[in-house]
Amino acid sequence: MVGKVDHIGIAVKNLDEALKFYEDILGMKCVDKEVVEEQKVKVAFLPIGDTEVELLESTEENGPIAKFIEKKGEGIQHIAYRVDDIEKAIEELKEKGIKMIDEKPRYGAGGAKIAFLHPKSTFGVLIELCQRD
Ligand SMILES: C[C@@H](C(=O)O)C(=O)SCCNC(=O)CCNC(=O)[C@H](O)C(C)(C)COP(=O)(O)OP(=O)(O)OC[C@H]1O[C@@H](n2cnc3c(N)ncnc32)[C@H](O)[C@@H]1OP(=O)(O)O
Ligand SMILES: [Co+2]
Repeated sequence: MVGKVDHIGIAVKNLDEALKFYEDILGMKCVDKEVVEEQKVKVAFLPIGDTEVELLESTEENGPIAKFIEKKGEGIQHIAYRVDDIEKAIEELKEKGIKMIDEKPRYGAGGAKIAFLHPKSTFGVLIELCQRD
């Protein structure tokens, strides 16, 4: 059902401060920055090998990233797997009794179609499905 790791989502308090570490110290390069209103986040993408790191800063106090940092601190918040047909993947997962946070695809950064699986159904990892055409 899933292919490669599309990206690894990392929650940070301050995107620009985090970017200094990833770019100036680790030598990675930010290729894209975007505000995704629906998710209440500002994101930056840094490709690494065949995948990418997605740094996420919350734009609102009640957003998922703000809540995550409040409860768990900064760190890995989700892992995103690439799928070819997200609607089909969602249907299959639902049929198999997996709890979906999103039962319909939502807008993801860069125009991707995304949907999250609930961590209670995935052995504790917030999983994002991601389709890019
Ligand atoms: C821009 C886009 C893109 O790539 O294009 C993105 O990535 S947007 C990325 C940001 N957007 C999202 O994350 C959207 C999907 N996320 C959500 O809907 C939410 O954050 C939930 C995952 C449902 C958690 O919601 P909330 O914090 O209100 O619930 P909660 O604290 O009661 O959490 C319920 C249980 O899930 C656990 N839990 C919460 N967040 C977790 C996470 N990131 N990874 C693993 N477990 C997690 C909690 O510890 C708790 O377990 P216990 O009950 O055992 O304590
Ligand atoms: Co993501």
